[in-house]
Amino acid sequence: MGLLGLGTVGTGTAEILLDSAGRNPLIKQMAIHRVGVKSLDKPRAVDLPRELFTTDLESIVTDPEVDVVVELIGGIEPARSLILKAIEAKKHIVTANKAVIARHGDEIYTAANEAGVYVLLEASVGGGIPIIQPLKQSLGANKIQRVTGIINGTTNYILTRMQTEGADFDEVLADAQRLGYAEADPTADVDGFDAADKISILASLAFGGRIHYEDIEREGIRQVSVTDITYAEDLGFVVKLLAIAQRDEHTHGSLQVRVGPTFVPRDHPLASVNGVYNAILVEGEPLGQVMFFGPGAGKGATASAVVSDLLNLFSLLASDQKNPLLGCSHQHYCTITPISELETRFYVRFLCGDRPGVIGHLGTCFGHHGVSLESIVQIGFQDHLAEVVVVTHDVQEQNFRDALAEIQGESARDINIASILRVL
Ligand SMILES: NC(=O)C1=CN([C@@H]2O[C@H](COP(=O)(O)OP(=O)(O)OC[C@H]3O[C@@H](n4cnc5c(N)ncnc54)[C@H](OP(=O)(O)O)[C@@H]3O)[C@@H](O)[C@H]2O)C=CC1
Ligand SMILES: N[C@@H](CC=O)C(=O)O
Ligand code: NA
Repeated sequence: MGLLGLGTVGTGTAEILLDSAGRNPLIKQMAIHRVGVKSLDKPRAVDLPRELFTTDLESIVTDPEVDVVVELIGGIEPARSLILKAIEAKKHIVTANKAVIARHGDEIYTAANEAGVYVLLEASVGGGIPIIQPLKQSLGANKIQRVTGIINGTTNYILTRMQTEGADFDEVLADAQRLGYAEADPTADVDGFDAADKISILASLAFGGRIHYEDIEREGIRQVSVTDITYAEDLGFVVKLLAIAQRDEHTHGSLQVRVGPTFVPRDHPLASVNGVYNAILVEGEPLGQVMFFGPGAGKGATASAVVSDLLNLFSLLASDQKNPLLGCSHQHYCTITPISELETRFYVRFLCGDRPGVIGHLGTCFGHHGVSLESIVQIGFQDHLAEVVVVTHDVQEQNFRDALAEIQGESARDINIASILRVL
């Protein structure tokens, strides 16, 4: 096999392959033939012969001795081009790269199907948690209704610490970077891109069609404040960055796919998933609910998922067989419901001038747009402004936004919206 990348996950993968005793016997047969890296001078934590190393990754993906290419360099380029070149040379692919699959899955899987090779990606979502193989195989009898995940460990760590310590976002982000959970550029995690990549992969598997990445409604956690987390607790919720893909109940065949900070009821199974852990709740018929929980990242955990794909491939190669369940047969793109038509509950916090009739004005405007309220409470004061918190029933996003526009209309210049979050 050819290994592209010997960083965190590449090192974990090599460590498992070099220490096969006590693991599945097939692992003994997996030899690392070449290793592609950026720098030949870097000290390496695994003991691999120096002559295996090269910076010429193209020579690995076209090497006739290599039958499986394990792509662990990450990012879009050169990962995309190397994967396509490897497929063209009839190599099977194992990858942990959710970004390249979410954004270029169409051309990669089309090429793989034409070449008759597999592209396996268990490590790309939920790290070590088995979720790709269950969706492809074990849950195949079910009509999946909804997949709800906490699938970004960095943001879950940040939100958990904001909740338990009352610490501010910037302070916890700096700590997460120091501890190595968050990258130097935390954008992909904090702004929800990583979770959007992952939910697009899960939605595609759960609902049997490709997903246009740009259609996913995405919001990160930068604007989540300790004030909102505290109010969430008072109201019986915790705040989580949820990635959700579900069948739209009102349209046949259309999907809702979104990522955003969400109020989760305290008794919901995902509410107690804390720290860097990930969990994915799958709901289907006839199974009901099943939840997958575990380490969503890290050297050993992610490598465990990479090696599980290698086991699938090597068992097929050893017996010269094919397994249609491992491939991708999607030919069409799913239709995604426009955000304006989504129906969810909302939490909204207003800062208003403390004058008679303010709460009445809020209630009247919501009523004009058919937005039914579960609760409306004046909680306290902030800088002489009254703080009013509203939780709605399920409402159509467009009606909710129209009501907010009316609330902030000409006659109410002293009403500001401090925050808006969805409620599960
Ligand atoms: N880390 C984690 O916990 C998880 C990671 N993943 C995914 O796994 C993949 C790998 O991540 P991770 O191991 O953390 O990444 P690292 O940054 O630790 O390692 C990347 C490796 O790829 C090599 N590399 C990067 N770019 C090039 C290039 N242009 N040419 C040659 N070599 C290159 C680097 O070489 P060199 O060593 O010389 O710098 C390094 O060995 C990513 O897709 C990531 O999203 C998925 C789940 C969890
Ligand atoms: N950055 C990701 C880890 C890899 O998928 C996370 O924080 O979950
Ligand atoms: Na996984």
